[in-house]
Amino acid sequence: MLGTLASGAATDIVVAVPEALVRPAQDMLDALLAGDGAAPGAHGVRVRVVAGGADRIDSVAHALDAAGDPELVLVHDAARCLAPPEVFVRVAAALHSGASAVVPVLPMTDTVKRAAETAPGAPAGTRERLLSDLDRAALRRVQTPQGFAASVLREAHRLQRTDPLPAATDDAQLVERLGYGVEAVAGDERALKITHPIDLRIAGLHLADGAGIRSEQDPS
Ligand SMILES: C[C@](O)(CO)[C@H](O)COP(=O)(O)O
Repeated sequence: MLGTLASGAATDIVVAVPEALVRPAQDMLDALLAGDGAAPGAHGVRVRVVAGGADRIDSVAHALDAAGDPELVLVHDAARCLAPPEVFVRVAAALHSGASAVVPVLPMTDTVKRAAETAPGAPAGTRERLLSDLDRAALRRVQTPQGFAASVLREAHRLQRTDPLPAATDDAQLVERLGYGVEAVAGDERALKITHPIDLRIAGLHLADGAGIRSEQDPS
């Protein structure tokens, strides 16, 4: 949230949370936005909290329903809470230049293989057989915020409602199947998805450096 506000890229923010947290989250965010102690970039920004859905895609759909009639939409993971302002700025700039869908990406640093079946003779679930090597130079790690022309994202979610892509893990996949090109801009290691306990420790190091608030261009 702080990175979003500091970027100046959003004027209207909709946050999807579990239903029981709608009121407390709204109160907390109102306090973040109010008065002299307001977060940097908070001035003039409206933040509304809505109940999320059963899964990520459903929660985005709920937030989109509550978003009024914007021209452009950025979809961000709360788990990528330290995404720095410049990532929001890069995604928004690509949208303003005419892209319909934009995602921030990072290169792969590991070798990646496709796992297809249990290795011969091994009990199920113990050792997998790896079937093919993937060219890591052609692969990207995808982050958020992901940006879309609102009409495109709405069309993608309408189709998802009637003909779900069950394995979809982000909004870009929903848009790709409509035939829209998805463009990439540079992501940032600080926009890590906090998934494992070790990620919290890494996030702590980034936080100590001011991540999520300060950009690299303005380390003051
Ligand atoms: C959208 C995303 O962050 C891109 O990497 C990711 O797919 C979200 O995955 P999650 O399992 O919903 O956290």
